[in-house]
Amino acid sequence: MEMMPSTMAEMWTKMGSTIASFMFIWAIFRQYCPYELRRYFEKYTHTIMGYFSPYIKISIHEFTGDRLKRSEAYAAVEAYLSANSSKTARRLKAEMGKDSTNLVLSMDEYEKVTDEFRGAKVWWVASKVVSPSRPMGYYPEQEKRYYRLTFHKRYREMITGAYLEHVLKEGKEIRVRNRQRKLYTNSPGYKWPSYKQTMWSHIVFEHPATFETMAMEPNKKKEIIEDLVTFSQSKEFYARIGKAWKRGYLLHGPPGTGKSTMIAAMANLLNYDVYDLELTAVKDNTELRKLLIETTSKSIIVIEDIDCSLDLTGQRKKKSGRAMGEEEKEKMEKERREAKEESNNGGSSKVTLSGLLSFIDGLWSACGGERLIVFTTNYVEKLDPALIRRGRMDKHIELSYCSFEGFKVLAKNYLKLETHPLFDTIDGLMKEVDITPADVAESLMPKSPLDNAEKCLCSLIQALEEAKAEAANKQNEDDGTAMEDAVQLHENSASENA
Ligand SMILES: Nc1ncnc2c1ncn2[C@@H]1O[C@H](COP(=O)(O)OP(=O)(O)OP(=O)(O)O)[C@@H](O)[C@H]1O
Ligand SMILES: [Mg+2]
Repeated sequence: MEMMPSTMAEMWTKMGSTIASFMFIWAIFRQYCPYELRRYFEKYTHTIMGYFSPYIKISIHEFTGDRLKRSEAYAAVEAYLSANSSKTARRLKAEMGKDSTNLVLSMDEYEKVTDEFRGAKVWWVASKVVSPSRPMGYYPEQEKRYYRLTFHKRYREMITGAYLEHVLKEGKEIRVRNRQRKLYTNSPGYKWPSYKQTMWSHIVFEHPATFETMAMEPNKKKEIIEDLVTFSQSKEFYARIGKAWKRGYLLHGPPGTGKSTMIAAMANLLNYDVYDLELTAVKDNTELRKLLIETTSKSIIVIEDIDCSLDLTGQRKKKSGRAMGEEEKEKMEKERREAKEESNNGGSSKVTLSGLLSFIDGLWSACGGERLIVFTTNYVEKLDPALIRRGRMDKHIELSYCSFEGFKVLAKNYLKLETHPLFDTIDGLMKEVDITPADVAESLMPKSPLDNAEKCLCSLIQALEEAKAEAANKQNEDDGTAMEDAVQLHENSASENA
């Protein structure tokens, strides 16, 4: 029997008002129902629906467990979906891509996209759970983001096996391709709030240094490059011998000889991120462990001026030039001792050498992934032998004063000169006096738009001659002091004899 139009209209109105009332009640429930009760209700709704639904759901959360580390699976899915969803998703979010030249589109929150794999259709949703703020409003709401994959149960085996493997593999490859490398720091003085998900702050890493532009012996340079490249290609080797895929470098040498520049060149060569770990800003070993666990694979962890940091006094020792006098050295040594005592007596920083060593040895073995750890120091002789023994620091690299070969690299970079009549004079002077690559670079830098290459070379010659005169003066002074001491000694022994 056909339904009367008025009856049908009535039915539609009834249905509409029922749905509206239900939605209204649901909205009120969500708004005013306590969070725990709501979660409880949702849990059972999902369980009941699970019995009837032919679909399977898999969630991939951004942070798992104790929220120490961002899930690599989440990051890979994010990359995979960014690459595959931007053509189909309706709501996208845009972020600056690699080298800040393009925008990378990815699916926005609560957006749903479909994907197909060997004839099976799957759905992905980007979602989040918001946990309520804690009492007294100390901590803001925490958002836990996740991706949910939905598919029909008849594809269970294929999706949980081959499809997820395909997503992770492709996602990881995309991440490596699109990687915008970062320079991370644990800034001193910055108190990270406990709700913040990471203790590192970062900027885009755009240091231009390369091994090509570095002034050093060509053979040494080649050896270091080969060592680094071999390391980065040795995943299977490290797995086979049962060692963590990590390598320690100790860069030592006077200030201005290119230690920090070499770290940037290493990062550029291998395409790694850089974590600049400021030990003096780390409160204790627990915080150190958290920081190190958070570091990602394909990264260089740098601890600069380890001799200063490891006193862990909370303040760095002042940097000194190569002409530092004995008196100054002694003063510094005294300050160091005092600060160390203070720190032993309950000073603010409680990071210990043994803590650091145990992390280096043990931690990365558990973390996996390729990591370099680089220590730098101006005073290698002052380091605790336990810290630099082979195995911990696999390679010791000495960066020293500029050689003539090094100067030629700088002349080519700075002045585009391969040869010049003044080169011989410079070669002669460089054999007589020590000059750091930083000082050579400074002299070769044009100081005004009118400065030509010859002017810059003359400025370097002048700097070398000044350094030579200074060294000669110092030598005379030292000879004079030695003579005075000898005379004094002689007089003393003469008076004793008398
Ligand atoms: N070997 C080098 N090749 C090319 N440039 C160099 C080299 N050494 C130093 N420089 C130049 O000198 C500047 C200072 O060098 P860098 O900061 O790398 O020295 P450092 O050894 O880290 O010194 P410090 O011990 O004071 O930290 C750099 O910006 C770079 O331009
Ligand atoms: Mg440095």
